[in-house]
Amino acid sequence: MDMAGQVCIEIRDVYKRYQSAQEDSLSDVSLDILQGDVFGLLGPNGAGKTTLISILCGIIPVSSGEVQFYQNGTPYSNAERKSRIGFVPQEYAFYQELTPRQNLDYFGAMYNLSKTKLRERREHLLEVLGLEKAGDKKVGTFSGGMKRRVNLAIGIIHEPDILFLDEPTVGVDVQSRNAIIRYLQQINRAGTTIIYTSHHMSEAEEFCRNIALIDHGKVIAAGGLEHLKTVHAVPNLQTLFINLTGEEYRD
Ligand SMILES: Nc1ncnc2c1ncn2[C@@H]1O[C@H](COP(=O)(O)OP(=O)(O)OP(=O)(O)O)[C@@H](O)[C@H]1O
Repeated sequence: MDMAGQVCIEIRDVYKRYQSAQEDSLSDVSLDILQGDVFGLLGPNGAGKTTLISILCGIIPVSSGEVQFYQNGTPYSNAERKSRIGFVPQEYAFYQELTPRQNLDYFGAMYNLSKTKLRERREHLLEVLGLEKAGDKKVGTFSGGMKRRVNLAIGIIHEPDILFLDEPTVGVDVQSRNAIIRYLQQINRAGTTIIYTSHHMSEAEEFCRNIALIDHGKVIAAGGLEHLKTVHAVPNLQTLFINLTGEEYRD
């Protein structure tokens, strides 16, 4: 059954202020993310993208507001939320001293996958991400692109329904970038909802159907990418981004 169009994440009036901070990192954020979507969370450095993803993944709490997850219109239980979500963080989330196979076995075991299922997923991911030849070498010796692909494999070892990726293609060459995006498109076609952040506007333009532009912790534009380009009369996402967030540095 086609579930496109059903809301799978409802974000309502979310505020976040870190303990030590003087200002809100997120302010009055409300968004609906659709099941089956590829949703881009975009914005300059320090806009609040990682903060929002961390809240959605249950890593940090909101200061106020609500987040609710749904599968085919039914709210997720807390246990489902943990087991049905995948997260590929910006930082490498693996053991450099272990091989990809050892890393995948370790992280797969945390999701209570059966031995057979884990082996099947592990070998599948090593193959589709071009890592099978390096499967028994220490990850610490890998190139940036290979490490990014290992990071991705770990985040999806349990076949999540909803996948969050924080800059999954940062610092990789064109080959690895293409491989990662192609694979994400493939699992999206198979039903995985994808929420991702990137500073790579042409990649995001090619990949995302809906986006939210965040700046200074606030949503400044949200909706269908094509619709936003038409409404703001811009030829591409990069121009939309610059028009709405300005030219000045954010450091
Ligand atoms: N642990 C923390 N304690 C205090 N302030 C924080 C913390 N983490 C982030 N911030 C602040 O919250 C704001 C949003 O940061 P966040 O990392 O979410 O932005 P981002 O959009 O992901 O940026 P980037 O594109 O650089 O990754 C920034 O002003 C940042 O300094």
